[in-house]
Amino acid sequence: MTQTATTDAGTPTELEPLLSARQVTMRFGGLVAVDKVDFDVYPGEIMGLIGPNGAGKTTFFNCLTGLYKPTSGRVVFNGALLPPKPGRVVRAGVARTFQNIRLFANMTALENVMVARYCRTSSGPLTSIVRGPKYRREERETEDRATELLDFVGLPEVAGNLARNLSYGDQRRLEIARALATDPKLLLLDEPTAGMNPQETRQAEELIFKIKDRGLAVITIEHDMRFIFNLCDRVLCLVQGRPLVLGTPDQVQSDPRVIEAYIGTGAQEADGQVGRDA
Ligand SMILES: Nc1ncnc2c1ncn2[C@@H]1O[C@H](COP(=O)(O)OP(=O)(O)OP(=O)(O)O)[C@@H](O)[C@H]1O
Repeated sequence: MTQTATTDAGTPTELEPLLSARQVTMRFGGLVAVDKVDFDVYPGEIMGLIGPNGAGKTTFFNCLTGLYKPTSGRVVFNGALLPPKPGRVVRAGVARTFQNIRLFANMTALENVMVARYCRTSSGPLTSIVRGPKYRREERETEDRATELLDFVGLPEVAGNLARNLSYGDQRRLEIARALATDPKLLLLDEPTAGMNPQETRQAEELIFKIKDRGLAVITIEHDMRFIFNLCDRVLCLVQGRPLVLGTPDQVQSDPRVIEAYIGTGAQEADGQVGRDA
């Protein structure tokens, strides 16, 4: 299997990339989980990241969000090197959700979103203790913004419900609202439809299109190939940490190397399968 060929098909070349990864490599001891990956994402673009289990998708995400410092290579976001700490990456304008939902289970939906918003408020510990006019104004603004975001993701009815009592699909949408509360330019979604039924998956797809319409760039990891190929402007397929194919959904889903990587069989035999159930 050839594992190096990539193309720049579908790249919006008239724009500067919002994020550029160059030769990003992440090793764990002797294991090379991500191997010299080059990757650009443009403003307003939805990028898909696919690959079989263990291909390095989440590790690559972690390199783009400051959770891991790549062993080598570099990531430039919005014209500057990505800061080495997750909190600073968030303030720079990159937000993410996780494969395993990470909400504050015993806080309400509204509180979960408000907590994320505090990275954009200026009240320090003293103002919070004194609770003066500035603090009260910021609290009101934070609550208004959180309410608006719950509305945006389709959860206006559950603002006062504890996160742990929400349905699985609603918890995933709440995670997206929480990520949006940090005012990102780039949103990374790690398996946003995992565990969702087909109707919830369609709603998630619509929500991501709405996010794109607000001008954000989105990178999403997903195993549901129908979702990926419907949604994304471009798709990168990783295999064993290496970029295998980068291109438009049409190019990627018909590429025999992608079919082979997923199915592990001859391309003729597996033709068409990637689009259904990889
Ligand atoms: N913290 C870690 N320490 C050691 N090895 C790791 C670590 N994280 C990931 N790996 C290994 O790196 C490789 C890539 O894992 P990663 O989770 O990034 O793949 P993935 O494509 O996201 O897989 P999946 O689709 O199953 O979530 C795997 O072999 C995994 O076992």
